[in-house]
Amino acid sequence: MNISRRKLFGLGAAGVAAVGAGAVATRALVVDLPGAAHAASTSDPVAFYGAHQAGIVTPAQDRLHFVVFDVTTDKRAELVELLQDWTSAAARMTQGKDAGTFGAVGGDPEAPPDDTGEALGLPASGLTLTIGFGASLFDDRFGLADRKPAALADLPAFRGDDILAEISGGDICVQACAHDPQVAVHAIRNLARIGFGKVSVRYSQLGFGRTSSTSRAQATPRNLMGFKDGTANLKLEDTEMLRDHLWAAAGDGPAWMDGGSYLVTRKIRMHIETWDRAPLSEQEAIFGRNKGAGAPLTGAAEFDDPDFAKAGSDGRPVIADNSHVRLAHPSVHGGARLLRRGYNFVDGTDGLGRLDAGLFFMAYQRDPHKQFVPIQRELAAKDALNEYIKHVSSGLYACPPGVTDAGDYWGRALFT
Ligand SMILES: C=CC1=C(C)c2cc3[nH]c(cc4nc(cc5[nH]c(cc1n2)c(C)c5CCC(=O)O)C(CCC(=O)O)=C4C)c(C)c3C=C
Ligand SMILES: [Fe+2]
Repeated sequence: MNISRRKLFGLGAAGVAAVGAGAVATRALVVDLPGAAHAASTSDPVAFYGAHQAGIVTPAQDRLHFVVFDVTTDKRAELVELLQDWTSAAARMTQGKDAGTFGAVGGDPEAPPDDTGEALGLPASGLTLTIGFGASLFDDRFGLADRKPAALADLPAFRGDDILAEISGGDICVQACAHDPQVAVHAIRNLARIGFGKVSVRYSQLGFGRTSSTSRAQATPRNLMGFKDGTANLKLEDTEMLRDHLWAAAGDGPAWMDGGSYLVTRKIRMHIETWDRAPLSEQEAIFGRNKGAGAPLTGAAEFDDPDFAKAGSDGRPVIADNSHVRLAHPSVHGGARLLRRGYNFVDGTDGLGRLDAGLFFMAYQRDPHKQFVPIQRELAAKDALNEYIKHVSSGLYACPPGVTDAGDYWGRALFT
């Protein structure tokens, strides 16, 4: 059924009835609204086709459903067919259409629908779907061993890690971001449905309240510790820095990754109740920024540069040596930067009366071993924030370049 959910929405009850009664005639009236690279409103679609995958520099949407699949078929042809099927469903859903061509209500009543239906009537909501391949996909099952990028080498164990294998790693990840949680969940659910018999869900994570801006047009949001998060992030307007720090380039690794990027995920549990009993001055010293404006402790406004050399009247640095922003700053890591794109999470309570909450940290980069690893090593060793957090899951995925047109599919260059 070639009808966008947004059009269906706009038709109202009478229009919906007409679609049901005479779908073929009505379909002819529907004009596709191609997605813009960056949607103008929170209901609009974001373009699916392009040189890079959407969902990386796309201004961060408010909601996340992140899923990791393990491939259960051992047949390469079935995996390729799945990637093709997923790509066409993703191209449709990101434009506000049903996952399949018949849709939730347009198919054979005796067959399961090719869309699950919970997004009927909802607009595209800025949905982006971004795929990544984990190191385990490059074992001996699919003949991909010689195509594995060196950048997918395992992340080292970091001091203080408490990583759970069952919510880490995995063969294929898909990041669904949207302004409506139902749209993000619908997209992942339909990919899982399409993958039945070929993949199984290893784990998935819901997120809300983006914790980063990825565009200067966006206000900086706050994380669950109450601090502005994403101030000093890489932003889509920083074209030259994106070239240097975000996109894999020719010669970096296998050619199939040119124009792609590497995603590191870390589920970071916060000891929220302990944090809430820490004095404001201690909270601010931990980050090296004030809680109100998000300004560095040496400045007045959010985007002022921190002055790490400045000492207070006691002769000690105003921004402490063990503060988060000092330890993560590019000046400490040979200029290394990340495009952070994380989300808050609350997975209920933990049975001990504590919120099971924190940050689902996600960061894209050109080479995780030159960017995430040295930064995290420094943070794990010295960050004052460590008293209040614990890393419980970890993932590293190679996100290929974008799908260029309807004849292309996710990861085509990897398999051809
Ligand atoms: C290894 C990378 C990082 C992890 C893990 C990480 C965890 C983490 N961060 C916050 C909150 C803030 N982080 C801020 C800045 C910041 N963080 C990282 C990297 C990691 N953070 C970088 C590279 C930076 C930018 C440093 C700079 O250039 O100044 C900030 C300050 C505001 C901002 O610039 O975003 C906050 C706040 C939490 C709560 C957390 C784990 C739970
Ligand atoms: Fe941080």
